[in-house]
Amino acid sequence: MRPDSLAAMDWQGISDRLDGDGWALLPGLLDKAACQSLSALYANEAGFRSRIIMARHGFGRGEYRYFSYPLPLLVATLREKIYPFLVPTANFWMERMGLTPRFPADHQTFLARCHAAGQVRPTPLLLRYGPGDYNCLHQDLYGEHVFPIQLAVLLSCPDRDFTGGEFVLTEQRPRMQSRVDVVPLRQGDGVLFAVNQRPKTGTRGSYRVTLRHGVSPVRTGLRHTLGIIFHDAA
Ligand SMILES: O=C(O)CCC(=O)C(=O)O
Ligand SMILES: [Fe+2]
Repeated sequence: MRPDSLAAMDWQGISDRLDGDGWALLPGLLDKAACQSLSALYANEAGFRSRIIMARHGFGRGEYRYFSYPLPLLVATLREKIYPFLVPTANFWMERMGLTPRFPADHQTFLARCHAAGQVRPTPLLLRYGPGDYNCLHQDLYGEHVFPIQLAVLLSCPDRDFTGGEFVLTEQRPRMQSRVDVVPLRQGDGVLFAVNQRPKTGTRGSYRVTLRHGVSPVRTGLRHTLGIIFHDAA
């Protein structure tokens, strides 16, 4: 990622997609070399605070590791530099949902708020899925302080490195059945999506929908993802 490439993205278009669909693509966020070097970190013990075997917790099948602080430079940069572009949408969503939290313009100030409330553990993570592995629908809530949008970046190349393993989002509407969306990701693409609830405009004003995300079973190969959650964990 070049330092100027984030500023050059169409943030108005991205906010429009987030408002309309609850998710938005960041095409080509990372180049192939960055994807490969991040994926390669997974094999090391160093640099991570914990390793989760998903089947042990009923989360699905596969595993992930949470980074420890200090985060790798690229991960820290993505987290800090993308956050400010999301704040207007995050605050607009809170306002439209009649919720009180308002998010400060810079990520450091928001993290200080998390840390003061005991949410001190870093949440960025690497995930690894092999054949038969999947990620059950879930929400990454780790305490009272929740930034309402998160980012995932597909580090592996579909069809070359793995088959299956689609990123899916469900949207639950009040008193109605859930709707599902499959996000078409290529290697290096990011997807921004709602962590929990978001406002949706209907014929009689705004209402709240609840989102969950997950990954369908990987059929063949290995699939790696980088997850960036903007709040820290209790
Ligand atoms: O592997 C994926 O695409 C989903 C990762 C995930 O659950 C996350 O980043 O929070
Ligand atoms: Fe997740």
